[in-house]
Amino acid sequence: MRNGKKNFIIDFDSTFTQVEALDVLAEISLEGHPERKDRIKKIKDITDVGMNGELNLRESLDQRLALLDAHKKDLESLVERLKKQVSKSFKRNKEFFNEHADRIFIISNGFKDFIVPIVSEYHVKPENVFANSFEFDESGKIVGYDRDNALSLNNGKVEQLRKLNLQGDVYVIGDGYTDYEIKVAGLANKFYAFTENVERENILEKADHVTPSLDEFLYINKMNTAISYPKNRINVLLLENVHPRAIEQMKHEGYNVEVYPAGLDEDELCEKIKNVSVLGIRSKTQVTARVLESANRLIAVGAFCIGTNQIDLEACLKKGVAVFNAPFSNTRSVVELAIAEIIALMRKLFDRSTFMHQGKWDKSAKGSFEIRGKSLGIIGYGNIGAQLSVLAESLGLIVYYYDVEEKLALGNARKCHSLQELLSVSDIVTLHVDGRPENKNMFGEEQFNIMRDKAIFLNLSRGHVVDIAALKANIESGKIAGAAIDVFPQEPKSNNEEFISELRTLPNTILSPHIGGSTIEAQENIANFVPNKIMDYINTGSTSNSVNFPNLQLPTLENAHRLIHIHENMPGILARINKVLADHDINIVGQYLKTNEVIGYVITDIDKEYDKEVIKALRNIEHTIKFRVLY
Ligand SMILES: NC(=O)C1=CN([C@@H]2O[C@H](COP(=O)(O)OP(=O)(O)OC[C@H]3O[C@@H](n4cnc5c(N)ncnc54)[C@H](O)[C@@H]3O)[C@@H](O)[C@H]2O)C=CC1
Ligand SMILES: O=C(O)C(=O)COP(=O)(O)O
Repeated sequence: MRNGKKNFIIDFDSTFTQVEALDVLAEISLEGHPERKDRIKKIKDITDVGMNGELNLRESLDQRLALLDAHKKDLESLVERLKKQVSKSFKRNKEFFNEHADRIFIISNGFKDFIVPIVSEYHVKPENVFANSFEFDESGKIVGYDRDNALSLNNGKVEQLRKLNLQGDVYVIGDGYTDYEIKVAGLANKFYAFTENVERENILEKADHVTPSLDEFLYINKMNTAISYPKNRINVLLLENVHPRAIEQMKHEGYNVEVYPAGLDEDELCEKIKNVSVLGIRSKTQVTARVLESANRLIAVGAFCIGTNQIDLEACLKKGVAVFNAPFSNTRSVVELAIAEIIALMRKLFDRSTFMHQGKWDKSAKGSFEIRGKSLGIIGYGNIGAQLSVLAESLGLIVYYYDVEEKLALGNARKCHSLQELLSVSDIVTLHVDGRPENKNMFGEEQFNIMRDKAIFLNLSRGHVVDIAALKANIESGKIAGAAIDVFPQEPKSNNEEFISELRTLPNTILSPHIGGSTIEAQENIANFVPNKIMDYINTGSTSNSVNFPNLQLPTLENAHRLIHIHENMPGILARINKVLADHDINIVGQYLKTNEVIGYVITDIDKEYDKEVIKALRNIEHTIKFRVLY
């Protein structure tokens, strides 16, 4: 078989296309048929049994054709539908088909009638397609197939390949048992089980290599021209129970996704992160500089929440790791909880409910108030604070706010020039600052002292912002008439750990397990938002909305290669990049640069093939942190 040339034997159904063509044909030909549903199911079952090698092929074909009741004109619709369902990685790698057209063979137990029109668009030669042919009656009804064709028989692919007598190496790519048989017969060097569309357990075990996409096949055979790196090699680790939609999206993109329901501590994460390219976390997992030291393959971190104080953003920058979050996806959920808690605290609702559960009836108006006309002081007038301001005003509260930055007052909200001013005028004080380290214990004895007597206090921001001992003392003394705390300096890693806090059992104190953003809507919104940002970054280099990288929104890549260079922000790096390109006679079609205090981010689109030396030279530029190429 050896003469150095490579031949590629590719299966059609569920490999070249995402579907089994006869299943799709059934949906078309049985349109309006009274037994449609039943027959389609039967056809699918027969297909599956056959693909697993458990049913004689001819029998499977006969049975399916009888159920199909199909006509020549149905084939036109079938071809149209199949064109849209070519496997994604095949679409991405059209170049491979063009380059190797002489040596690509489609060998299928399906039918040339629909295979040829599909594969010809991918430069596959009609004479290189080996498959069955339908037979029609005078009215055009499909009544059978060419029974002399070996491909209508078991082991037909083997026989066909023998006849072809190919010179050189033979690689078989397919998802079914009949593809594997070629290898068993000694006619192929390697059988690659293709799992982009279906996975058949019994075939996976037998394959020389499992290839989740054509990208992987091309990559391991050093033939990739269309994509830089197979997506199945991008390991994603999603912690803290992120919404299934995120998992689904990232799997759909082709990533290798591992999921863990709880947070991980530093040691565990140091171990786990070694092979991870994308890490997804929520508010609990601490991504420290030490964790990042072990993270040699890390490209991006997704915070599936708003706060990013749990991530060492600067250490990420220095490592060239882009961080993304969901800045608005759970804003409304936090606001609604705050409103509910303000009303509940003003009416001592939780304590009253607890008494009722203990059989105590305590009907009284003592210490209960309407919220109408009371003053609400919002500390931190960002997205959450500002939205709370609007909703609270509509309920009749008088809103005051204080922020360290200049902020536009919404509605009739009144700006306070100092925290002291806000504390002295507010009946209710609520914290919505971010978790920056400087905010540690920003609220303690001194601030409680300034507050009005019998005021209400809420913290839905971060646990470390409030001095818990001071809060406890002020609730016990009665200075604070009620408190709602959603976030704590120490929170359990998972739902299986006990919650330990000095605040337990205090009167009129609502304790909630960090659920400000825990609504179905918020989690779904986050899961739709964050993966897209990460995928966009990986696919195009775009950093829009990144919390640590300079933000660059890039045009889509067309007929060019994109070089992505992340370096320490030093003068002269761009000039050095361009010198390397000029030295190699490479023409730049577009270039984008943005820097921040720590890094420079340069995207260069080039219009011609490059040799490995350029890549090496670009990587070797002093102060380079990370470099990658998109094709
Ligand atoms: N309980 C929960 O489940 C959730 C908690 N959060 C927390 O809420 C925080 C705020 O969220 P957003 O409003 O979306 O963030 P944001 O960044 O839009 O707003 C934070 C605001 O606080 C201000 N600020 C920071 N330190 C301050 C200080 N010491 N005094 C006064 N103002 C200060 C900032 O200037 C900014 O305007 C998040 O950072 C997160 O920690 C967010 C979502 C859910
Ligand atoms: O969005 C945030 O910052 C939150 O605090 C919510 O965190 P979570 O996703 O519930 O761990």
